[in-house]
Amino acid sequence: MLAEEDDVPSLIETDATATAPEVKTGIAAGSTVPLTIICGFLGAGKSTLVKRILTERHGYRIAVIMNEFGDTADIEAKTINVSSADDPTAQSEEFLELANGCLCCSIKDSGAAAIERLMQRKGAFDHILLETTGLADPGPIASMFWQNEEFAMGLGRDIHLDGVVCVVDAVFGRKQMEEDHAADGIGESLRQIAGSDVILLNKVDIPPPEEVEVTEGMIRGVNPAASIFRTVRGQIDLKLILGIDAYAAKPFAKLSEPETGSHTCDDQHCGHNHERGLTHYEMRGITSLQIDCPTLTASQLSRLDEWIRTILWENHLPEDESNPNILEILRCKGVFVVGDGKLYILQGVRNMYEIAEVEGAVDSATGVPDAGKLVLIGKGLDEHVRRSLQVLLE
Ligand SMILES: Nc1nc2c(ncn2[C@@H]2O[C@H](COP(=O)(O)OP(=O)(O)OP(=O)(O)O)[C@@H](O)[C@H]2O)c(=O)[nH]1
Repeated sequence: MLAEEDDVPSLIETDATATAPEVKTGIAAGSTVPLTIICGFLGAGKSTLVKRILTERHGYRIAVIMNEFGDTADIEAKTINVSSADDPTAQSEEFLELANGCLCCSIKDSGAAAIERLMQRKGAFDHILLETTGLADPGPIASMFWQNEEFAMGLGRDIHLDGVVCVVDAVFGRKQMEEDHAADGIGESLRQIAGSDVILLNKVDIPPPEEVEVTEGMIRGVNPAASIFRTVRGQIDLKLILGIDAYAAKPFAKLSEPETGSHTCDDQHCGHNHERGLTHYEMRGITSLQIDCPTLTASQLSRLDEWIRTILWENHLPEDESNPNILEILRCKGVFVVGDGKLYILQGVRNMYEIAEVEGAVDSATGVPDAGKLVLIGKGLDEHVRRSLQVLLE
């Protein structure tokens, strides 16, 4: 949660008239290098995924930043010495250059310094992967690389945030989610799922398919906006996790439709609204809410923008000032249709967000919906929140 003394972050002006970036399917050449954050529970399979990426002959030059080489130490590699007498901080990093052209960097302190050093080798790689520790909350890490002034003036000239990938253990993931707890209500494993754009449900070779189904249903409940793929030992087409441009103003492939019909779930943990499908979910302090939005007028979009700003920056509903800090939004995502078919995309990570127009995107072939949808993931997201937005848009 934002500390009360935190300044309201300054947003970068979005040029709503800018041409929408092309929808990319895989790593593509661009002026800035994409950065992907890999998070996931302890032992879920992050290193296995990274090791696969570092050893496979995929043709991409990928730089991987990790806290320690760990399992990848046995990879055939030559060490690059980057230490410099002028810069003692360089001593804390080690680089390995791998046979397939990938570059591996071990860091012991802040990721930003290592990335700056990597950028001195700009042009030497196509993508940066940042592997976090098993207990890391990806939200603050992602917000270091997105929509803040410091980033835009510095590293943002060279890199852009491509997406957050979370590896979830198909064997223990369900238990980890059910037992997750933290002083402020939302534990790390749920924060990881909430803050991700792609979720790999890994080790699906071990549990029976029904269990995998239940775990996947829980993940979808917590984060209805993420793509979920089942994997064994991190085997996945890299195009599905790298070069996804999750933070660009482009139409999403889809926001998951509410589940309808019967499914097995444990009522103790289930917050599904079975009557109307899975549009509200609650588990161990984390809530997610999907709200359908009608086609909006320009003034409704502006009111919606203000409403979002209030809940993200002031942590309460606009009409509920007497109840500060009742909401905590970890992630929000939305697609809004305005007037005669203009499409706007909302992306938010913690208290930073942008609403940007996608030009020429309202095209049924790209799967753009007739009406809009807002997905909020965080704390305190109950039916009052849905009602507040509905009243605003009436
Ligand atoms: N059966 C099976 N085992 C797997 C799979 N993926 C990873 N493992 C094994 O699970 C163990 C943990 O995998 P890691 O890749 O080290 O997990 P991690 O998330 O990096 O772990 P930490 O760094 O401790 O957080 C290792 O013994 C892997 O070989 C899988 O899909 N199926």
